[in-house]
Amino acid sequence: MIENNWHPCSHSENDCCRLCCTKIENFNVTFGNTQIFHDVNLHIHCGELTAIIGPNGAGKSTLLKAILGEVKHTGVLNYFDAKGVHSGHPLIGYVPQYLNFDLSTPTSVLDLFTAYLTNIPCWLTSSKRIRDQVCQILVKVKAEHLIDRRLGALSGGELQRILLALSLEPIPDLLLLDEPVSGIDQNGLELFYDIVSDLRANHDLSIILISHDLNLVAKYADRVVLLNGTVICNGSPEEVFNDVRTRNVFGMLVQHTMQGKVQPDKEGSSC
Ligand SMILES: Nc1ncnc2c1ncn2[C@@H]1O[C@H](COP(=O)(O)OP(=O)(O)OP(=O)(O)O)[C@@H](O)[C@H]1O
Repeated sequence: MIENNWHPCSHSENDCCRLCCTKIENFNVTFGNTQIFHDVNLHIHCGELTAIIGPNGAGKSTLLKAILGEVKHTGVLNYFDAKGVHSGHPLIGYVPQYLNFDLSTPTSVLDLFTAYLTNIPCWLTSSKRIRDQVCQILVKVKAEHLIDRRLGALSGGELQRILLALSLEPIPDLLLLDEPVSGIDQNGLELFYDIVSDLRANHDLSIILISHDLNLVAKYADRVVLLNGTVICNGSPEEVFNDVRTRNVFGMLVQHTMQGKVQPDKEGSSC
């Protein structure tokens, strides 16, 4: 169990770092005089889904933006490839929490991908080759039936899957997913988690997912990080949800989440 510091890849028998990994070292973000988070150290393993949980305003989205380099921060992001040779910065895919666009835009899903994949203005082309290519991409996120849908007519869950598909072209080393706080129904959420889970199994990429649904985190995540101004605790879902500090933040929610799995309170025992 790790307390706001990481352990190096040990390559032991039980090491869950399979081919490559990403290390976030001493990340700090301050806006004006306000420190958003400090001393964040995380070791993200490939082939694993790491869920970040925490209360509103804990700094979760800001951490993803810092990893992306979108907000000013201190600290270092290191990516290590399969051979353990330092290979610099990872290729990052990102699905944001919100996307602001004109809901009345006539732009379709196919237009969006055509603009992304080619240099040809999307209103000039209706190539079967591109359509087939986009269809194949959309199959990965169970959204091939949405190819001609206007972006503004997509539901929250559908838009999230389209953005996920975009973030997978090409398959990144590190996938950052910032789950919307609202606007996606339970079925949509479960479908999204199923797809992300398959990605983890079929591609050797590391996934960091900000989640507000503790039940889905308990079901799908390999590791959980409780963030609240810094890493409060970090470990398996059971370890983190059994920690009294997680219960202090989420209260009864955690008890419902881990019903049947929760052990008696052990302060600081697991995180
Ligand atoms: N550009 C900014 N300038 C100043 N303060 C900011 C900026 N962006 C975020 N903040 C503040 O940083 C804090 C952390 O915000 P952040 O969005 O990272 O939280 P979060 O944990 O993702 O919250 P939520 O669960 O509500 O999405 C908040 O208090 C927010 O108001």
